[in-house]
Amino acid sequence: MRHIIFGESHGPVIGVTVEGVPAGLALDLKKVQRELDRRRPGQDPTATARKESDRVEVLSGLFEGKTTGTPLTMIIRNSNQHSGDYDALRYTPRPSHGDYAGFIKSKGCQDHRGGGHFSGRLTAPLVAAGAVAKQILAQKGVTVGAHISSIYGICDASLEDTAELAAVAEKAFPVLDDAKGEEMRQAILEAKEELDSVGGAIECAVTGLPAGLGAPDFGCNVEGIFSQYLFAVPAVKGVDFGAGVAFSLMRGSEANDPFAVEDGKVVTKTNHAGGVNGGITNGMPVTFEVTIRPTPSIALPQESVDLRTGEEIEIEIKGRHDPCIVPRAVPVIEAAAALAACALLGI
Ligand SMILES: Cc1cc2nc3c(=O)[nH]c(=O)nc-3n(C[C@H](O)[C@H](O)[C@H](O)COP(=O)(O)O)c2cc1C
Ligand SMILES: C=C(O[C@@H]1CC(C(=O)O)=C[C@@H](OP(=O)(O)O)[C@H]1O)C(=O)O
Repeated sequence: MRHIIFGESHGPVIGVTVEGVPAGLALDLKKVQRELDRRRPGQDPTATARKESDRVEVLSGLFEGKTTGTPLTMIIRNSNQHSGDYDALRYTPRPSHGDYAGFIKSKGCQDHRGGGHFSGRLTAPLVAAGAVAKQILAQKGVTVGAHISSIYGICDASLEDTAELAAVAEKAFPVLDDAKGEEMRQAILEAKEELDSVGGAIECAVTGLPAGLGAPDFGCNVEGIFSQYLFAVPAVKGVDFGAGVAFSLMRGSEANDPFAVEDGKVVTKTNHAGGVNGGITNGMPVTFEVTIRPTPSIALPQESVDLRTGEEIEIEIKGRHDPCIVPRAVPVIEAAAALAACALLGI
């Protein structure tokens, strides 16, 4: 499948066209909507106050409840734009958002309102596409789940069993340990109070992928394929598989995953490799952690440049922003992973 995301945060609609969806899938739109509801803005003081209903509408590729195999287009209408918040920022880019890079790339013709096509809002259609991918994967016994693994240094409980992630998906604040989740929420609210933002990390697991998918080579390896989808999510600044950066502190005797046989199947007793050896799946869950940067739009004064005059100036960003992106990004990371898993399966 290939997908193309279109629209701008303050334009009339945002949406996605997914090409190559297998024909005959009885698409459950309630499940698509449920995924969108998990990501929807305006639901908690730890998130942006922009209120959107994020109702999915299918324009093509679905007939009598089943996919036709032709391009599937889904849209979401924008309704709660405060475009005036961005007037003063048109020629004075926000540090670390896509404003300056987008200005250059679009030759000054970009839609600057709300970050335009660079807005985190464009992850809503990604979630819709991912929800379709999840339904295809479910038929093959493949599941995708994630949780907030840390926010500003406050860590969730470690994931012992990937089956725990199904319950996490039902939570408003998707952590394994709710007490830790409350500490994280307080850290977000504290940063918000101080006109600042915080980042963190999300751990994701894809279970049920058979051993033998992928290849060691450029363009075909499992880590590379997942990373390409994950780095397309705005604010993702790192992806590491299995034990990831912790490998640098281990000896081989600790890092290696011993083989064993369970119910006649070769498994590993630990999964430090994150389900991938030699760029190929080994049949264990593919696990990875994604690092999410602190939200670039903070209310504290910041240094910028007036692109018309070349003068250095101080800016103050108005408007409604996520003081932390991590909680709302959990279903987004799952969606990106589901699309990557489909690519790996040749769907
Ligand atoms: C779900 C989600 C919500 C986001 N919310 C905001 C926000 O409210 N304010 C903001 O400045 N950036 C937000 N971002 C991040 C920006 O979109 C992102 O940092 C920007 O496009 C630049 O991309 P980069 O960080 O990958 O370089 C959000 C991202 C996601 C995934
Ligand atoms: C609307 C969403 O998030 C937006 C992501 C975002 C950004 O710069 O990425 C900036 C804000 O946009 P606005 O200023 O229009 O409120 C967030 O609210 C959403 O995720 O649905």
